[in-house]
Amino acid sequence: MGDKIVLIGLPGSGKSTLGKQLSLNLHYPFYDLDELIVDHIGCSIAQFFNEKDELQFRILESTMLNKTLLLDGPLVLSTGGGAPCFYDNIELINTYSTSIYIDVPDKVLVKRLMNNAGGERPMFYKLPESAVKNKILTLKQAREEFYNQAKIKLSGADISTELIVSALGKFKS
Ligand SMILES: Nc1ncnc2c1ncn2[C@@H]1O[C@H](COP(=O)(O)OP(=O)(O)OP(=O)(O)O)[C@@H](O)[C@H]1O
Ligand SMILES: O=C(O)C1=C[C@@H](O)[C@@H](O)[C@H](O)C1
Ligand SMILES: [Mg+2]
Repeated sequence: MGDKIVLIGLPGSGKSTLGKQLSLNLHYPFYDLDELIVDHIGCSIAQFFNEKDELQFRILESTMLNKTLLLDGPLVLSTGGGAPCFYDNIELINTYSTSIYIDVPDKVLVKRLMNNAGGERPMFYKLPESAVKNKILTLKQAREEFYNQAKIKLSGADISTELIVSALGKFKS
């Protein structure tokens, strides 16, 4: 089965950025669930949300998550913000991997998501700061029960790859 590490957390928490760095550090292959979905559908997630609906996205997301977790060998997988919160996805993640909740303060998330000028995050596109803040708080309230099921939780504004590597070492010892 191999050593699998899955990063979960709210949009903007740094799952993709940290996941890439972690995979280089550990010499594990890297997968980003959002990128796998984009490759599969052949358009952006924003377009898919517009043309289909969220339900179709969540079904596809769960299918791609399953497939990736069943790959042979070690890997680092960065998920989309909603991935652990639908169907039995969090149970699946915890069955096949060491899950890590990247828990970043709301204020920092809002600041990062305000730089969403390219519209790569459809949920936050063109929203004023107050609406981004409300959205983050609403998502956090609804999703924390899933994120908190992660095997490791790291909280703070400056979560680094080194911190993740150290937490993994402690968890496994
Ligand atoms: N440790 C960090 N310090 C400062 N900025 C960061 C850090 N990690 C990520 N960022 C910045 O925050 C933004 C969001 O990062 P990233 O895309 O990795 O988040 P994500 O959790 O994958 O989001 P999503 O759920 O939308 O895929 C990016 O602009 C990235 O450059
Ligand atoms: O938090 C979410 O629900 C999402 C986050 C993104 O990573 C994408 O997976 C998609 O835009 C949905
Ligand atoms: Mg990401």
